[in-house]
Amino acid sequence: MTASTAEASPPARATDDARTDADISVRHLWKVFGPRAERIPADPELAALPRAALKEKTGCLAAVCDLSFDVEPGQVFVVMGLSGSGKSTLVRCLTRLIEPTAGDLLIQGQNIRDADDKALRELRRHRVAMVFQHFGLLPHRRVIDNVAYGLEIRGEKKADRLARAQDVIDLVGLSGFEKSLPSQLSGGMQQRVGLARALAGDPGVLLFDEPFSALDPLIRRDMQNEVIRLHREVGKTMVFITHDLSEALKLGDRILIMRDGRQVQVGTGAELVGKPADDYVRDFVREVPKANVLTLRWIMRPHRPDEPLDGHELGPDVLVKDAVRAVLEASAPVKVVENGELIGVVGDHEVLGVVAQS
Ligand SMILES: Nc1ncnc2c1ncn2[C@@H]1O[C@H](COP(=O)(O)OP(=O)(O)OP(=O)(O)O)[C@@H](O)[C@H]1O
Repeated sequence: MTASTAEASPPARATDDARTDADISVRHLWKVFGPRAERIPADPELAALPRAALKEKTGCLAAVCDLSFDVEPGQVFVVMGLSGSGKSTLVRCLTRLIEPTAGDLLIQGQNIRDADDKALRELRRHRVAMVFQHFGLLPHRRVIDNVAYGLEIRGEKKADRLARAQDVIDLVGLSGFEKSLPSQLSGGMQQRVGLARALAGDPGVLLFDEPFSALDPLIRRDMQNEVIRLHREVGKTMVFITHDLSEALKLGDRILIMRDGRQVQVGTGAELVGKPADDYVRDFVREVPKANVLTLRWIMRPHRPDEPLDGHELGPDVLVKDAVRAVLEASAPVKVVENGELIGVVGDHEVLGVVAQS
């Protein structure tokens, strides 16, 4: 859940098949709005056109263009981009609330593009839950009934669903508000109800569509911490949509950056900051305090034979900000050790190089 997790997830290659062992596996996914949309992904010349040129030539709008990525079980995968980049369309395509135009899509190994109505209902009721920006609560139902609503639709017995609803209400910190109506709660608390409702059905995957953008900054920070805590406690796979880079870096194990429907880069926070794919990403991450995101793995260098090796030892995934003091106070370079093996060293020069950019 931290941006420091420099785990090496294999990037999706154009020739890859969708993976059955990922929780979500997407290959060459397209959503085109407009007349005869299917011809766009099928025609390499049209498919390669930038969004504006395609619109002018065909009258079609390519909201999602040729996306390929995998979300591993238990991972928090953030989709980030400016308004209009296609984030909401993408997340709705995952459960076919919006029908994709082309591409492969597997959720927990199941081919979603081929799923019939019954399979889609099962998917949406049992396996994938969504948390929306505008909460989507039923105004005349009490908190506990809102939370239990999905279980009611599934046909679960009243006593069972109320017991389960109470458990998740406690989990999200809303104990005591079971009988309140949504209008009696603050925005942050209403979104906790949204979270509880999504968790009630014990889905494997949670999709969040800009859930905190209507909240003021302090409540928003609380809710981000709440998601981090819940993720630690329940360990669900999460796809989180945001247009806020600091939110993406805080929550995302991996982050997909979208622009005009296309994928610009997929990687850990450290990869985006340490190795931006192009000027667009470089611009995005320019203001990020690098020491908070980069780990020692990113700044270590080989040990020189003339250097003493009696300094401190730290792991490669320690954030630079957490190592500054140890490095600057030591007379010898800090050793970066992984699985008992020296993989590099970090001295004042490396650390100060990052801190100076922060
Ligand atoms: N039903 C539709 N018909 C035509 N165009 C659409 C439709 N839905 C979305 N679009 C267009 O697709 C593009 C992507 O929209 P989308 O809402 O997915 O972006 P977004 O990144 O989620 O933006 P925001 O952060 O503002 O919600 C936009 O240009 C939008 O106008």
